[in-house]
Amino acid sequence: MQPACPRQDVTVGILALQGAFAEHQVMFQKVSAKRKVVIVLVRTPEDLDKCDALVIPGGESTTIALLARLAGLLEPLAQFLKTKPVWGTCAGAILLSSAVENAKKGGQEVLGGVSVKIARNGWGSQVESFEVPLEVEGLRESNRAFHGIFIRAPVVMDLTQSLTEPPIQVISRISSSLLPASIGPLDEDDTDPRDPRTIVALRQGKHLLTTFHPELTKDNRFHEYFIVECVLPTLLS
Ligand SMILES: NC(=O)CC[C@H](N)C(=O)O
Repeated sequence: MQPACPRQDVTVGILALQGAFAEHQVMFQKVSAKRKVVIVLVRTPEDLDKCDALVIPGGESTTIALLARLAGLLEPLAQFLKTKPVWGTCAGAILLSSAVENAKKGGQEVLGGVSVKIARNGWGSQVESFEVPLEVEGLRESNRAFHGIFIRAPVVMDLTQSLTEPPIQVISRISSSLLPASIGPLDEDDTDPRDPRTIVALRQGKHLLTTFHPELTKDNRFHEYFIVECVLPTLLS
């Protein structure tokens, strides 16, 4: 009998219905990990079947959800995230959450992979988009700030995890003193560092959620983090 051949690569899908999927693809091409990263642009359930992990990009969460429904992907996506790692960025973070505030009329479909309640456009409209340096726990060279780009970004309103779920691990908070004048401070005395609205990156088990856009920078440390910290450990477990 032939000995089992160890797998040499890891297949990461990027949901490619709308939004910044091409930018994620470019970033993954520059990641160096122990395994080769193969990218699949996911538009059908058959594409999703090939993947070990998935990224849901930024864009417009209602449009992505609608196109996913039309493509017959909503149910396969909900099944996928029960066993495989998913990273949601911005609109993708909304889709990955379990509840949404400020949803569009008619409601908002979510996949419920991460136990947070999130508010769409929680920092304001397009003109209130902003960029700030972020400290992120666990990134390579973590003492070098990561450039956080927030475009009509969602805001974490509440952590809703139950005792039976993997714990939520906050890996980055925005310092409210850095928020643009049009937005900050978060509260009158601006003192509660545990205010959930300061959370901009978190993990729950194998899943990763960022409310900003790492794929719009030239810094691929978040893409590397997803592969090394979320995808490879899940594949090897
Ligand atoms: N940059 C983004 O992904 C914006 C997200 C958008 N506000 C939404 O609700 O989907």
